[in-house]
Amino acid sequence: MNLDLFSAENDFIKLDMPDADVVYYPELFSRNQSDVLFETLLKTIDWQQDNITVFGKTYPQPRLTALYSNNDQSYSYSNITMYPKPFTKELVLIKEKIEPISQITFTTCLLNLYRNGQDSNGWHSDNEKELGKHPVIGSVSLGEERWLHFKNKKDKNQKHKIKLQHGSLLLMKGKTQEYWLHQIPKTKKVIRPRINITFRVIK
Ligand SMILES: O=C(O)CCC(=O)C(=O)O
Ligand SMILES: [Fe+2]
Repeated sequence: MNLDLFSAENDFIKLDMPDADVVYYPELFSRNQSDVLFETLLKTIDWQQDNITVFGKTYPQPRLTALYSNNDQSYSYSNITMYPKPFTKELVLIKEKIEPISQITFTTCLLNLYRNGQDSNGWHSDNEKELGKHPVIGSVSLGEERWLHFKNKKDKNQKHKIKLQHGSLLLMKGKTQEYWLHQIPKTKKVIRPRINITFRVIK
């Protein structure tokens, strides 16, 4: 598969958020490329469901996850430590497609599988110490569209939301993680699964 065909990386939207740098590329991958990537990742990724501990309470994470990398650095959040597997062929293709746009070389990706509308990702920022001070996070979405919400850490009335489309890239850079939280809320609608791949640098 040649991911350079039909690319639309010149079409992007910069979100109007103070103390943040968030850029959305709605059609980074064509419909057909996105369909193939979704089906392949669904089958080939080693999806797992971890228990998380938040405020002393332990429960199964409301989605499946996986960690892949070109090194052996682990990633820890919410009392979970994940150890990576080597990148698959499709993950390398996606990484090579988003790196020139992101202007960074990623080492690692965390994958999320939201099986239905009850799966979610609670308010957080990607500010783990492994990621460094102003991390660049390249977030690719495949499958069902889901809303991503942002909330300012100091002024909780400052909010933004964006619907993440099949085949899109959302780049979060600069002070975004320092000043903003993000979440993927549940929805009562009956919906199909969604895969999200967040590329990161962990050295
Ligand atoms: O599913 C998404 O779009 C967001 C995932 C996310 O925030 C994360 O994995 O840190
Ligand atoms: Fe996140």
